[in-house]
Amino acid sequence: MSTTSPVPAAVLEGVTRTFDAVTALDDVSLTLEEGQLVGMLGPNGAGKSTLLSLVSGLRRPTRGTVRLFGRDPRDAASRILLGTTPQETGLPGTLKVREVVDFVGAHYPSPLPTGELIEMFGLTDLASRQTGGLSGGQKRRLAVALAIVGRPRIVLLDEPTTGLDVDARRVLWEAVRGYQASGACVVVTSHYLEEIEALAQRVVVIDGGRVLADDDLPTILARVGARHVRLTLADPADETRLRGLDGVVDVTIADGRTSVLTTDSDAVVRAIVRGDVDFTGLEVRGASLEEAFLAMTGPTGTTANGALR
Ligand SMILES: Nc1ncnc2c1ncn2[C@@H]1O[C@H](COP(=O)(O)OP(=O)(O)OP(=O)(O)O)[C@@H](O)[C@H]1O
Repeated sequence: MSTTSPVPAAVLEGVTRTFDAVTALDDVSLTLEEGQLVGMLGPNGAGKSTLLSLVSGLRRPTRGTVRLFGRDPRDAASRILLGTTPQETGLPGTLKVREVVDFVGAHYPSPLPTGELIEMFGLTDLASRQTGGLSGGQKRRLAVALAIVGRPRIVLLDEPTTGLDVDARRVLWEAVRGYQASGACVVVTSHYLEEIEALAQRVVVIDGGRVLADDDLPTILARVGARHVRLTLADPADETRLRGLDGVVDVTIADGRTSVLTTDSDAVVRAIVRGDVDFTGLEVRGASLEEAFLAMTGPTGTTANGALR
């Protein structure tokens, strides 16, 4: 693995981007270094694509600054170090896979060898196929291969595995990891925790145009380990005692069932039992990613020792 470059691959400082009344990004500051595999996680409309479009120079920020290798992302000198694949892919349908890779590679001073690249992405058997005859998943793999053909030092992949089956997704993850191991910065956006878990070393969680969390993968996974503890309370007044527990983010009641969203379900269950709360029908289940986001911003640590008040 190469050492980190003294100039970061990309730097965003106080970046806001609005579209009329919509604030797609809201005062975001972020530094992306070479050698990092960064997962950008967030629900629909979080601002992920907008962030990538600013880094790649497709859009300008409304406020703040974006630098790509220390320069304006619109400068040709910085863009030559960048590889991207858009969410929707347009490939010339009559060209063969090998021809497209050769063609795009020819625009760069030192492209990856075509045979090596199509092998990395599991496309060797399709090298002589016209791209118009590829399946959606095969096109997607080719698009990601094209993003790295020029040996970019930063690669932005917006939802690269959308539409891929499990095997194709693994091939793509493997290829992306292999490329990043050469020392590049790779940024992958996804809605899926599983994808981020498989790929990323650093995770940036974004929602509502803001960075909610930016940390290494184990730390983020611990934070998004939110769960629901569901139960029917014999005395509904016990709900207020549940709210005061350490790690509890939210308590909701529907159809007589109380649902406690918590970052520490074990502690909640222990406290309920120790506190002699009368209940029936206890269930513990994983929270959705959106609930996990809430867990990241919700109040935690308000009560010591997980004791019931
Ligand atoms: N060209 C545009 N015109 C108007 N609004 C836009 C435009 N591009 C993005 N937005 C809005 O900005 C917000 C952020 O969108 P963005 O596409 O960056 O989110 P995202 O996290 O990439 O979502 P997805 O996961 O669905 O791709 C959304 O509210 C979106 O509707």
